[in-house]
Amino acid sequence: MVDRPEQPCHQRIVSTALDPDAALRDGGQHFIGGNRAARGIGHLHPRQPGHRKESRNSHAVFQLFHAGLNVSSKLDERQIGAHCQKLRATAQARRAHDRALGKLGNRAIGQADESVADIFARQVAIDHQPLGLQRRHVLHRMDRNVDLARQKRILDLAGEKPLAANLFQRAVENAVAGRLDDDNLERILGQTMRGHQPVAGLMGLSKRKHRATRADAKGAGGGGHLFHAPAISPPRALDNRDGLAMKDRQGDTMTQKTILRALAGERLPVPPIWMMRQAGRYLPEYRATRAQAGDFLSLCYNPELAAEVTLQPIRRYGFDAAILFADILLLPQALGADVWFVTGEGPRLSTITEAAGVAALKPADAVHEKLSPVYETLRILRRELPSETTLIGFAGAPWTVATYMVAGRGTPDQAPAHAFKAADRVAFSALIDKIADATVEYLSAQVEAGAEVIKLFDSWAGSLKGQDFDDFALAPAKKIIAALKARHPGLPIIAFPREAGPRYVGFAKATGADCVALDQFTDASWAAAEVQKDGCVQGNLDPRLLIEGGPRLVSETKRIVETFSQGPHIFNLGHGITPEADPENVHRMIEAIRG
Ligand SMILES: O=C(O)CCc1c2[nH]c(c1CC(=O)O)Cc1[nH]c(c(CC(=O)O)c1CCC(=O)O)Cc1[nH]c(c(CC(=O)O)c1CCC(=O)O)Cc1[nH]c(c(CCC(=O)O)c1CC(=O)O)C2
Repeated sequence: MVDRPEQPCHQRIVSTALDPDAALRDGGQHFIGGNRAARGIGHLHPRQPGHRKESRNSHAVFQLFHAGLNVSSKLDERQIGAHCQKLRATAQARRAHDRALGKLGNRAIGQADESVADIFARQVAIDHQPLGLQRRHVLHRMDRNVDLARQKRILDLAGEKPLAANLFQRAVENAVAGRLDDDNLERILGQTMRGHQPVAGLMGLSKRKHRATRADAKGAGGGGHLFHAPAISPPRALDNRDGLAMKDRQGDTMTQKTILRALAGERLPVPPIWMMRQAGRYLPEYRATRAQAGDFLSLCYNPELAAEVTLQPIRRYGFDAAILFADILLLPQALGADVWFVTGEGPRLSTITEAAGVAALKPADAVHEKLSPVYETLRILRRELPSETTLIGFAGAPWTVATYMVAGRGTPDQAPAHAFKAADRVAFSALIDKIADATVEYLSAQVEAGAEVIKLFDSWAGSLKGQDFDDFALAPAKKIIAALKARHPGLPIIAFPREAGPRYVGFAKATGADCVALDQFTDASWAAAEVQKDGCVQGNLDPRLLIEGGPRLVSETKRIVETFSQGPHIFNLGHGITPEADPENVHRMIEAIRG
């Protein structure tokens, strides 16, 4: 049997929530040189045995599906029947999901060993308790422990067959997480289950209940049922979302993804919502996961945990888009720079101040070696995200990335980069070109891994004036966008030339971007007239209002929605949400938008 680790888990979570920065205190500086990070990743992501044998396994799925019905039905009667009545309707929907998955899993193991079924019984019993934020995290961890034990036991018992069960279970999880209705679910699973019993009845979920599952997940503030199965790619036939996205891009299917509709120029009655830095330090669940990872860069390079933190704000708030959890400073590291973070101070990098430093950087297409865990994060997210949630990939724009590579840190006025530019414009241009080429490689691979939209962050564009703005903000953005759209026709791209002021006008047209993100210093009425006339705009709410809260948060939110209501608009902040923001204020902001 498996030990129940509630107590230690609970203690760990509570202490992390109370002391958000504990994780970074021990050690202070976290130097992640190339090899060290790579070793960590290797350790965290063992390959699954037999992962190439999916087709053989699909036959085993059929056999497993028929087996062990007795165990699962007994469990349902014994563990679920007495409790179900007391639960909220939304919680019931979630349990239906769990129950169905439990059945499938039990079928995989029931005949082989009933003691493993007891693990399921405990899992079901655990699930039938009131939900709450802290408890949900604890349960999530317990689920994972139980699942790990279950998976190991299953592997011991039946070799490769359980892998098939796992694949099938993941397919069902995906479908439920995607809140497809029963018809869709049946269609997807029918591809694997042809000739076998209908799945919709087994799942027992109506459209309404799928929606309720979401409400429950939101209320629970976390938890979810992710990563129960190891990170194995599902058979392509089971993943309908790729097909959907392809159709979206080609424009021949009406998409349910509101972000994609807004980016295509549609004016929506309620703007879709997401927030820059929506996965981050203001959320207790983020701080807990970062503590688990050890430090920030280890979190970025751990696909399972990076996907987990990306999903946290989706569960908590039901945003319309998820943005990949990563950082703009991963690219310099992939190009050969040393990058580390100093607690309380921010990023540090080795510096480049002359032509020789530029020449020493790795070739653009060498970046994949270091960045492949980021692509894996996207693949996980594409499987796990609800079907209506758009997945956004991102990178820093060349000028912004260069400011860090030259100065070796964040700077208030980007003076070192300006000095390099003034001293040797040719060498500085070569640096910008190198970053631009590498960015195309990086973002293109992100799209191939599942990103549906790309955002280019030029956070320090505002410090470029005149010809410098043309050469180092506008031209590189245009080059990157053209290259990406050539490789991925129809790919929507959001450009963020932060604090560009009057240079926001015409920026989308000149670069080929589908949307420009507006900082909080841009006047909304002016932008509605001068910028939104060219297409979708995003952003503008001052992130400080999410610290302040109160009536001004509500009135400013409504004012922005109203001001941009005559054209395509995605609601967002003017810059990233800050660590001091109150998570409750995010709910208030969303309520002010959605009503
Ligand atoms: O200029 C500086 O001093 C360095 C700023 C800094 C960067 N990464 C960083 C830090 C330290 C910190 O935020 O405290 C380090 C960094 N990056 C990130 C986090 C998480 C958080 O903010 O709490 C953090 C803090 C790390 C931690 O201690 O846990 C994650 C990040 N960076 C970024 C993004 C993309 C986004 O904004 O949505 C995202 C992912 C957000 C998500 O998945 O929800 C992008 C990023 N990173 C960075 C920049 C440059 C501009 C800026 O934010 O000041 C930008 C672009 C921008 O936001 O405008 C550089």
